[in-house]
Amino acid sequence: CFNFLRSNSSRRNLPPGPYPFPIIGNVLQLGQNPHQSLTKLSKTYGPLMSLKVGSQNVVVASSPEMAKEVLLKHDHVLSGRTVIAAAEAQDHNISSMAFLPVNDAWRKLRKISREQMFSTHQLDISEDLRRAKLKKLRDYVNECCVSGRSVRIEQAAFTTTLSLMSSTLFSVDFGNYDTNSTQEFKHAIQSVVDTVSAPNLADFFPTLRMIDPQGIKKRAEVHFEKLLGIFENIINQRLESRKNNTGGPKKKDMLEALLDIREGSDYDLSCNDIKHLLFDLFVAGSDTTAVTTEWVMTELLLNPEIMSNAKHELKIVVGDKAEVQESDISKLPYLQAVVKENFRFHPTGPILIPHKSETDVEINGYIIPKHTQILVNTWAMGRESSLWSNPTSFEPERFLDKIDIKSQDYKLLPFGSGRRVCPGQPLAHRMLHLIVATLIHNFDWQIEGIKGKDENREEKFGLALRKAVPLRAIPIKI
Ligand code: HEM
Repeated sequence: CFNFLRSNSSRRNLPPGPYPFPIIGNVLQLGQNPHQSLTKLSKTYGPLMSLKVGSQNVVVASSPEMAKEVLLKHDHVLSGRTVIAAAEAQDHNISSMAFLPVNDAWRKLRKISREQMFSTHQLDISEDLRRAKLKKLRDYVNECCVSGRSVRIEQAAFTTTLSLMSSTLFSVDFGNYDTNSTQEFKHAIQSVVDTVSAPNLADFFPTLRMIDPQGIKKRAEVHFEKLLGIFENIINQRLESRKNNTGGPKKKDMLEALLDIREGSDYDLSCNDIKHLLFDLFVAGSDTTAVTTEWVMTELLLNPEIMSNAKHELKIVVGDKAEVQESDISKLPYLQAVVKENFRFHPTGPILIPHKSETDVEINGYIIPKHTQILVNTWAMGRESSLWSNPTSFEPERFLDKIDIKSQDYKLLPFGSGRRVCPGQPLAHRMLHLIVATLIHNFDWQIEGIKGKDENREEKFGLALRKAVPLRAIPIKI
């Protein structure tokens, strides 16, 4: 009957959705895992559904057809971003690729990252910077074998990702497994990720923005300042060594490319832009890659036959060498299928990063008003039985024929699509496959603690979708 109350005239022909309570709207229906609650609601209200979270209009697309409407047909007006309160710390939103609206400043950053940072050419020339870092991961797991310690996979993957990213971006290794030397950086990134992920009432009740009732903005100021300060030091040191020619041969990393651009005449790129860009890349890239690695390893450990197939493929392609190279990845279709199946089943960004409508838009006869938050529920799509056979079963084989992740049918969108598609995808692709391949090619693994599939698949919603219970596994040297 609540649905009946929601007449078209009172709600300006919005897509259907649950009745919003005064002031709080549908907040109570979202629960701890909003992607799951939204999936259930979409079974009642359909693939284009509207809700109210506090005073914020929210529209959710939950089918490939609706995702295509949002990310292709109306992408030009649905690619805005709502700036959360935390993102205003240190004026980050003014320079941030992730929070800028689609404007010239955002286009410049996207173009630079596409052409100068994540192009195949740039990634190929920085491959050497990443190679040695995988050896450190092998050494660390070896030590755990010797001492009989289990490995907390997400932590090891996070450290490795930081190490790979910091080497690729500015030739500094910020990933050490046991020492304290890089803890400051790790801690700074983790604190920013946690602050940005924390649900903030002030984001849904604008009147609370000034009050900051949970103190999230205040904490964000501290953590953002710390991390931006680390990047500022790195940039200043590099500028100094470029000026005095004290840095040895020209570096092959991305900071060097960015500083070349800054000195050239093609773009207007300041050190402040570079600092905020590095910030976004680390915050968006490190946790996502680590969490995805943990899910992939979980599924491999829960499915011994799939683990055995993946190891067999590595044995054939890599042989007895310990080192898996980036050029091997294209020869590992089964491992790639495992990663894709993982993205279907455990999408790292289950509702992408929320988009915002810049004008009123009509979709399927419904009106989406200006400044509505738009979510694409990729989690719902990955588990939809009309799209996938046995959707709750982990079956990489379904991806063996179709290798392309950017499928035109919008069924699998782990990195989004359209203007806001993840710019770091080419680096993420290399890092993910390299870390998982290194872990399973060199070691056998035994899951520690809970062993059941259901418990191991429990989720915790955040900036990236984590495992509710972290995966610990005991390595055995092959
Ligand atoms: C497994 C790893 C990763 C996954 C699953 C992932 C996924 C995503 C998704 C779903 C989005 C939002 C797309 C949208 O709003 O429609 C996104 C945005 C973004 N990602 Fe990634 N990402 C990953 C790794 C990375 C890496 C390694 C980097 C950088 C080195 C990166 C940088 C970014 C940035 C800067 C944005 C915001 C772009 C914008 O708003 O214009 N990501 N990513």
